[in-house]
Amino acid sequence: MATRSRKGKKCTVIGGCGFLGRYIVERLLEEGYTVSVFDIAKTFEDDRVKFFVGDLCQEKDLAPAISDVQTVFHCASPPPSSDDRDLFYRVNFVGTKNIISACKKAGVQKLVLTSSASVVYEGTDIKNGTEDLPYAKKPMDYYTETKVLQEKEVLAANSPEENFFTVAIRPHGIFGPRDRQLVPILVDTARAGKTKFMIGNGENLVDFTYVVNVAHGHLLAAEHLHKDSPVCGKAFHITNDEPIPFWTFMSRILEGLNYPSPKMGLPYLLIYYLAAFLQLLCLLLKPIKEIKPTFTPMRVALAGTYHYYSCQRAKQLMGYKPVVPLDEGIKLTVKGYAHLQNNN
Ligand SMILES: NC(=O)C1=CN([C@@H]2O[C@H](COP(=O)(O)OP(=O)(O)OC[C@H]3O[C@@H](n4cnc5c(N)ncnc54)[C@H](OP(=O)(O)O)[C@@H]3O)[C@@H](O)[C@H]2O)C=CC1
Ligand SMILES: CC(C)CCC[C@@H](C)[C@H]1CC[C@H]2C3=C(CC[C@]12C)[C@@]1(C)CCC(=O)[C@@H](C)[C@@H]1CC3
Repeated sequence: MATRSRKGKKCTVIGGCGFLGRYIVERLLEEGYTVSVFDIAKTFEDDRVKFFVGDLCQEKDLAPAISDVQTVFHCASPPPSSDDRDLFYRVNFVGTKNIISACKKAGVQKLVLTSSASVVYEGTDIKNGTEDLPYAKKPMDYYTETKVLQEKEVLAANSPEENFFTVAIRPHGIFGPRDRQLVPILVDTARAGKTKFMIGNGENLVDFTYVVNVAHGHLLAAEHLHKDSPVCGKAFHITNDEPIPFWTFMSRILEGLNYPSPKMGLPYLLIYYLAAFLQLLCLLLKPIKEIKPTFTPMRVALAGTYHYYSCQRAKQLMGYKPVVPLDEGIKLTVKGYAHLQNNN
């Protein structure tokens, strides 16, 4: 009993130096867990945390970091803005299979994967989508394609007979202080004068999820992951449960940082096909010059379509509810990015 209870509060966060991962670490520490972090780079100091620096593409690197722990959280991924297909495949698919194998060898009982709500998204409207929607047959980008592969592997690995339980958390549009994708890219886009217009009519509702709520959902999943639990082997949307028009959210952030927000809309399909043409042009020019377009077809689709998800399953089976309301999350985020404020 002592061994199990001692191991019971020990966990490792793979990708724990990243945006979401560090919030999961902080939440675990608040809840009294003994926390280790495995990441390809150490980006912060905390005497309470044991750090292991390594590459999850090398299974041998993982073993020391997950020895004698009960729960592993896997939230590592290359950034979606990367266009390195091989990297996505190696980290998100092969790397995840390494983690499953290493966990089973080490006797880890619980694996909580950070998946993505985009695994069911194909660029068309999704309104209050449930987890029963089929996986995207034509994922819009390679990041999403490898997130689908990753989630399938983790959920299929759920094995009560081996005392190994898995679950996938599907967040959408995570935002908050220390984010490295959403706000920094939005500010760069504004500074380049590319936010004068919105894409579409500005009415499309989207889920943006404050990062502390996503971390909370991960811990709830871990706590409900045990033999005979209905949580095992399932995916769960974790959102703020407050879908908001995409451009209303963007405008709240922009205006909060003293940037002008878009007032006029451009036809969605026109911008989408223009983005698709630009993507093809950049592909053709790549041998000569690498150009990374701001408005990729995926980003245009995200900006111009409805895509929000039901988290009813998480509410019913895990007792989930957001701990930080959307409005408060936006205020905290704007405050956390004062250094990116427009001073012109
Ligand atoms: N941000 C969002 O809106 C959403 C994110 N997600 C998912 O949430 C998870 C976390 O995302 P987020 O926090 O934004 O991402 P971050 O890039 O901030 O964090 C990912 C972490 O994983 C690390 N990592 C990458 N490759 C490896 C590797 N081979 N071995 C070990 N560590 C590695 C990264 O290191 P380094 O930075 O050095 O590469 C980074 O520290 C991801 O799985 C993502 O797919 C899902 C839905 C929405
Ligand atoms: C068009 C805008 C002016 C561009 C600035 C904002 C974008 C950088 C973000 C808006 C929606 C965000 C988003 C993601 C990344 C950053 C944005 C495109 C994800 C693709 C991150 C990874 C995921 O798993 C998806 C669910 C996210 C969807 C929303």
